[in-house]
Order: sequence, then C-alpha cells, then structure tokens
Amino acid sequence: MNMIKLEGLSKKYGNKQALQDIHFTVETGSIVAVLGHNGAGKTTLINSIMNIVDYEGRIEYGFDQKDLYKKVGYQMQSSSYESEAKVYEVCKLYRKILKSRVDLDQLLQTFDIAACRNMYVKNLSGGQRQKLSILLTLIGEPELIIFDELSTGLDSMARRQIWDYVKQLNEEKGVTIILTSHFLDEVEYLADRVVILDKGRISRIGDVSSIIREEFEAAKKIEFRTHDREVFRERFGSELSSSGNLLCIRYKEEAEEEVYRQVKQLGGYDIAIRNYTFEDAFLNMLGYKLVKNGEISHG
Ligand SMILES: Nc1ncnc2c1ncn2[C@@H]1O[C@H](COP(=O)(O)OP(=O)(O)OP(=O)(O)O)[C@@H](O)[C@H]1O
Repeated sequence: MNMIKLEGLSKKYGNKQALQDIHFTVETGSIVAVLGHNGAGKTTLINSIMNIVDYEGRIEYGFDQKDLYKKVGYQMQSSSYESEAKVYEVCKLYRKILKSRVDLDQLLQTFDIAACRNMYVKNLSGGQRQKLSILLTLIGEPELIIFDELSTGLDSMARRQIWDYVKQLNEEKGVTIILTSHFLDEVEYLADRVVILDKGRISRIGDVSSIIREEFEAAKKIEFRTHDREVFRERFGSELSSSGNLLCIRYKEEAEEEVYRQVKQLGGYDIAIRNYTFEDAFLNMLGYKLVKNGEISHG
C-alpha cells in the first residue's frame, strides 16, 4: 500500500525550476530518504507533499487529504515553536491543538528530556532541542513523519541516539518515515529506499542494498597500508585506488584468497577486507565528494 504517490511533480520559483517531473511512491511502513546537495530541491519536495507550496503534477495520499496535518508529523529545518516558552508548555500546547491524548510525561522520558520539562526551549542544547522537535512530531500520533535534515548540527553521539529513535518508531509503531539528508551514513543506516535528487530531477532511485549491488556487482575491496605504493601500482593497475594513507584494491569475490595472499606477499599491512558501502556507491555514480562530517557536495 502507498502512503504517498507523486506523479509528474514540478515546481518553479519564478524562472527557477526547483523540481522537474518527479515520480515516486512511498510505501506504508517504509523509510525513504531524499538525498541531494544544497539546492537540489529536497525542501521544495517536502513542502509540496505538505501542501505548503503550490506545484504542478499530482500527489496522492494513502488517507483523506483533509486529514493531512493530522496524519503527518512534520519536523521542519528551523524549529518554529516558541523558544521563550518552557518545554512542557510547548508540549501541552501541541497536544491541545492536535486534540491528542498522548502521555506527555512518558514521551519526555522516552526522549530522555524529562529533566528539562521546566526549562525554556531557548536554553536547551542542540541535541535536546532536536529531541524535542522530534517529540513534537509524535504528539498527534501521526502515520507518516517527515524529517527535514534530521541530524544536521548534532554531535555523533546525539545523531546515533536520534537514528535509533527513528528506527524504533518505524519498527515498533509502523510509522512511515520520509527524511531528507545530506549524510550518506544516515541514509545507509536508516533508509529502505533512497531518492537521489540532482538539480531538481531524480538522478537515481532504489533500495540502498540494490544500489550498492548495481554499482559494484559482486565486487569487494581490500584496504591496507604499505611503504611501497609503486609495487602495488605495477601489479594491480586500475584496480588500485588510494584514500588518504590507505590503498584499496577492488576484486571479484572469488579472487579473495589470491588477492589477500598477494597483498601480504608484496608487503601490505593493516589489511582489511570490506564490502562496498552506500557511500562508495554514491561517490562512484555521481562524482560527489565528501566534505567534513561525511556531508556531500558536488565534486
Ligand atoms: N522561495 C523561494 N524562492 C525562490 N527560489 C527558491 C525558493 N525556495 C527554494 N528556491 C530555490 O529552489 C532550489 C531548490 O531549493 P530547496 O530549498 O528545495 O533545496 P534543498 O535541496 O532543500 O537545499 P538545502 O539542502 O540547501 O536545504 C534552489 O535553487 C533554491 O535556491
């Protein structure tokens, strides 16, 4: 069953074509990541789904469209709730507006911010604010939650924690999730399916695992250090690449033992055999490069 179906979605701001002919579906119970560099059209796509901007094309919902704001929880990039208010007051306000009966104390405990209930929102740390903004999307007990840049600005501990909350919500409560992201590790950890936007168009769509398989077939990689790169360059030619201090050889799975033996024999050390990741696939297919924190930009 589909939660969302987009057919020929396009959006222009003046002369600027922000989205062009977007087609895809979001299955109920799935996690779909929309990935793309700055300005690729991610927020415009989400705003169209939320009916916040006008657009051309068609969006079908797996529920009555008049219930959009009841069925969908939307965590926006910049939190719009009142930062001069206290945490518990904001939660109560949301519960009242959404006519919800959800147990706020329990939610605050789940998100590990019960101790902050009487603090002003403006005094929360970045991670606590982010947790609060996720908590607020849950008050209406939505069937679909949209996270726009789920973990931007968080440290690595807080990111992991937030990812686990999101996974739990999806697995235990069956909530459908759409998230936009710049982060490949986040997409690989969370998403069943990924939609890659490039300048307002879909450049690739598919399951995370099939994208990796399609990009690398049955290849794996062996990474290692060496004091003599030249000898490896001569032996492995174009199958050899380097990343910082490491050398990497791409090989077909059946050649594993032989490649390992040769790397050792030629003086490779700190040897590790790895599967290709979504990050490898993404960089390979689009010529993106990684910048700080694993964020992506056009190479
Ligand atoms: N209100 C607007 N008026 C004019 N142009 C806009 C407007 N909003 C977005 N754009 C343009 O549309 C394109 C897509 O923007 P959008 O914000 O959807 O991208 P994004 O992928 O969410 O980017 P980011 O990762 O930086 O948030 C960009 O070129 C942007 O400059």
